[in-house]
Amino acid sequence: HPNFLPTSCWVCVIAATEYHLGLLKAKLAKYRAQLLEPSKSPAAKGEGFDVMKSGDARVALIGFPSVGKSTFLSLMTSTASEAASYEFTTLTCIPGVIEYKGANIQLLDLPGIIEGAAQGKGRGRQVIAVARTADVVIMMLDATKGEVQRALLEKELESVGIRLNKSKPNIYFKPKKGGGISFNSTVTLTQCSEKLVQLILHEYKIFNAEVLFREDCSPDEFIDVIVGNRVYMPCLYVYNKIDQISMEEVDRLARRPHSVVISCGMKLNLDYLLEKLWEYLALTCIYTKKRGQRPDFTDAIILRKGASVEHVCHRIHRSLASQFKYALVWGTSTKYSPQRVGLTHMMEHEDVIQIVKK
Ligand SMILES: Nc1nc2c(ncn2[C@@H]2O[C@H](COP(=O)(O)OP(=O)(O)OP(=O)(O)O)[C@@H](O)[C@H]2O)c(=O)[nH]1
Ligand SMILES: [K+]
Ligand SMILES: [Mg+2]
Repeated sequence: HPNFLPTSCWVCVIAATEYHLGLLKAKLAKYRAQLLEPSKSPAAKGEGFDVMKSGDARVALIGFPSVGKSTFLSLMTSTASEAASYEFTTLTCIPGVIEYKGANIQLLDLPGIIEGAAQGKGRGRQVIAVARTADVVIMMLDATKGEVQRALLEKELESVGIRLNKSKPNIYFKPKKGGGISFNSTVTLTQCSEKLVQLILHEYKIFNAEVLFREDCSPDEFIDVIVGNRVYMPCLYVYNKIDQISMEEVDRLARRPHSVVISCGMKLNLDYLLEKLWEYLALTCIYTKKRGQRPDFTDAIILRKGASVEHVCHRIHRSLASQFKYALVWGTSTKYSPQRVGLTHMMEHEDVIQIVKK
């Protein structure tokens, strides 16, 4: 409504409420960030929590106490982690390794966390700090306990800036020295408007910036972009102990998005979980080939997404990049097969590479 008279028009009342909520959320996010910033206790670090990153990827096991995290680690890796029927059996971070399709996946068993973890309840803060460093989170849930645990844990992780199974909002945002706020969008926006964006920015004391929405984002998503330091992480919800529930219930849980049902006790569906985990890790496997020979498909080089030819070189030999002349690549990353490429060429899953030295 052009005149924006809240009391006389329903559209305006709703719009005003929307603005109010948007502002309120911006404020809340700001206070929460202030609250979480200083790590209060000096004991927040250490105590077995800073485990070295190793292998090709890292997976963190997050869940309430006694859902079966340690049982799972002991089953999937050659590391034994104590499991027992009482809560908080595990008190530190216990690393193990899953070997799968030629990759070494570091699996971290962690203490159980409960509501209020983000505020430092139990070892919540340390556990969440480790979760932030993972490539994928496995949220382990007790299939007999209902959905409350899942929602509570999601809330805990959300509150510290971890975004599960979401991609970074497609918003271009650049603070400027002057010139006010320039706002544009390439799509129709149903949740944000120029006015709301301006109000939110003012709340963060930003008066000069360039904003371009390339996606129909919510005020929360816009706030995430302003605040930055969010981590966007794939998460698998793993319902354990399905040996304790009905077939109907198993069926219902298995159909939930991003969910896998298992029983560590009866070793049920663990292969499928590994397959899913591999999919969520989305690692890039590269095969090497020597001149005049067939590619070696038995020994893949495993890299994270977004790896370049230079990354491949470093993996083969430390000094290879400095002797590099060019590479021939076959696969989906090139227009022709083979294509001659340089060090900055981005590799894709299952590409074959032949490196030519100077
Ligand atoms: N019925 C059933 N029990 C299981 C299953 N998996 C684990 N348990 C039992 O659940 C209890 C807790 O297992 P843990 O592995 O210690 O659980 P945790 O999540 O590591 O617990 P904390 O370290 O205390 O947070 C143990 O008594 C396990 O034997 C399962 O698939 N089915
Ligand atoms: K336990
Ligand atoms: Mg445990």
